[in-house]
Amino acid sequence: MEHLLQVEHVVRKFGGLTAVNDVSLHLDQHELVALIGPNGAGKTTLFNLLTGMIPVTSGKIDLTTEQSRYDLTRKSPVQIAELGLSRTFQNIRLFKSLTVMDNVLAAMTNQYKENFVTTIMRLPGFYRTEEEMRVAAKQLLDLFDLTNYATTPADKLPYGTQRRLEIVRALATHPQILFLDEPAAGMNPEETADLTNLIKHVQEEFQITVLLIEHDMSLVMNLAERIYVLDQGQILTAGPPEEVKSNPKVIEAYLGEGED
Ligand SMILES: Nc1ncnc2c1ncn2[C@@H]1O[C@H](COP(=O)(O)OP(=O)(O)OP(=O)(O)O)[C@@H](O)[C@H]1O
Repeated sequence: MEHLLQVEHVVRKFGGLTAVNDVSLHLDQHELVALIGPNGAGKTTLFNLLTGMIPVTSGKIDLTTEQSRYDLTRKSPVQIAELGLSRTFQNIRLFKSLTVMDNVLAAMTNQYKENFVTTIMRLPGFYRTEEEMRVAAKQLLDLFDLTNYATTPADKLPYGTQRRLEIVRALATHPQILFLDEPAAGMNPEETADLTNLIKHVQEEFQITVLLIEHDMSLVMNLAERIYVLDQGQILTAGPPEEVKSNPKVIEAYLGEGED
């Protein structure tokens, strides 16, 4: 069977530095997969390649849906977002002065404009009126326990709450694949535990595929069905959490380096 996302022999060079070096991996529908590795391993670069923010030096990235197969290396970030790939960033990127609600609506509005054809054809999974957008935004805010912050400017939110809002914004575009770049960064253990449950819930509720970069091993081990370990731009190993955790190469390269 075809994989939903197939990455084959992808290379990304920055001058003399090979940040991503012959990486092959795949994602299937409704999977929750983690990408881990030491600082500088190439994880964010790989996310940037998958979402079209930077071009590959070589290699292939294919998305196969029920409708068609798409070569993502030839698509712009907007086209890739339209195909249902959405992401959050390591450094939070919210509209700081806009309220929480307006941040979510803005994410939906982008989709509204970009999917004009879908709007006209009244295809499912889409907000047809502003009222529908507001209802959907409220539901998302509720799910993420952000309702009380709806009228608060984003930059007035506690850091962990801003991270939750970033995920809401990414979800507001109805992704089929959600890339989360260090969603628990800066969170305390309680917030991290809540976020772990929330990500699992969202993945099941929305029936989406999630690929997450995370340094917090409790989150990764509790959540991921499979883990890819990246080291110096290359996949060191891949497998279920129990297998990866006890792999001596991983312990040496990553887990052995102590708390991040
Ligand atoms: N735009 C760029 N120009 C030059 N070098 C870059 C660029 N982006 C990333 N790199 C380099 O590529 C390598 C991989 O970086 P990347 O940020 O992908 O690692 P990472 O695994 O996400 O690290 P971290 O866990 O610290 O976020 C690093 O050596 C980094 O300095």
